[in-house]
Amino acid sequence: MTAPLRLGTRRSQLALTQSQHVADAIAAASGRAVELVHITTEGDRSAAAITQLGGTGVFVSALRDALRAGTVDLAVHSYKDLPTAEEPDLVIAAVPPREDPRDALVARDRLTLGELPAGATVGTGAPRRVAQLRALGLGLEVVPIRGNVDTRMGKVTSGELDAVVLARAGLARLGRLDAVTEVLDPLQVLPAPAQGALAVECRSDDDVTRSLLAALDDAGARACVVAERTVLATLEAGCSAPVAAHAEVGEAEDGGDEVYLRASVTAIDGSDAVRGSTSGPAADAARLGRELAAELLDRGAAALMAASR
Ligand SMILES: NCc1[nH]cc(CCC(=O)O)c1CC(=O)O
Repeated sequence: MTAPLRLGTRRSQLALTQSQHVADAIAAASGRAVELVHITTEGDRSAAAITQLGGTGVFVSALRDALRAGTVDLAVHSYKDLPTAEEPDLVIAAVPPREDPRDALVARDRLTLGELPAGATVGTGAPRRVAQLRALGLGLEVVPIRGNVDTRMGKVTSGELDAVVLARAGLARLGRLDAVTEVLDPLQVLPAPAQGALAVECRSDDDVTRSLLAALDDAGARACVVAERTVLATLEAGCSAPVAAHAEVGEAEDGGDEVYLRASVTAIDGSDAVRGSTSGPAADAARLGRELAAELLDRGAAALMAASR
């Protein structure tokens, strides 16, 4: 009998749900059993703000350590939490089909953003969301929060906050879409690069696991993630920068796959933003990301990011 594949996962409910989803997909595609191995990361242990811990990379490094030590064969990450730097000994062997990447509002009394009164408190810790919410000019008071999805939503139920903004994808995976009062239009609040996508990672030299995972890969989702994350990497911005990017794939006139990419950089006080878009063949996703980032830099993105630090 072949030993089960060991899948390293964080213990949060979201991480466990995502990991079980990938485990089931591997089992369905290959017949290979998969067992979940729980790993505690620094980001789970500390109550400090993520930006103070050195970014969401703190969720990732313990999983990567376990991969390198050989105590697990694969790890499932929320793709948007991965630093853009490549790890030569590790590979993202699969990007499974992506969830809807948009942000979602969970507000009291089922209110939408436009219905929240001036001065209403909206919880979010992500500079990208803070900046874009302020840029709407609605007079909302953005309140920094962190914690898992349940903790954040609990602040609305308890009346501590009027609303929170979360990734719709996390709520979808947890079966909590019922709490969403508005899915935010990307023209107003553009999602984080790779939001809603998973990254399934293994060791580069582990050919057996790589080929099992290849069956889970979604070429369209991968092209979108490459385009969006190349924007982030080219801007030399991390997850704590007010950078947003969103790509979609569709059919081009010649019948091939086309990527349509939008990106923005917003001043943290919401006073200014640069936005742009481009499109081209999915095979050129990285080039599209580089070119759009270069355009944003030409139009002043660096100053906006510097003012946000
Ligand atoms: N930074 C935390 C994080 N990482 C991934 C998700 C949601 C799921 C996803 O985007 O894939 C969340 C929570 C949130 O932003 O609301």
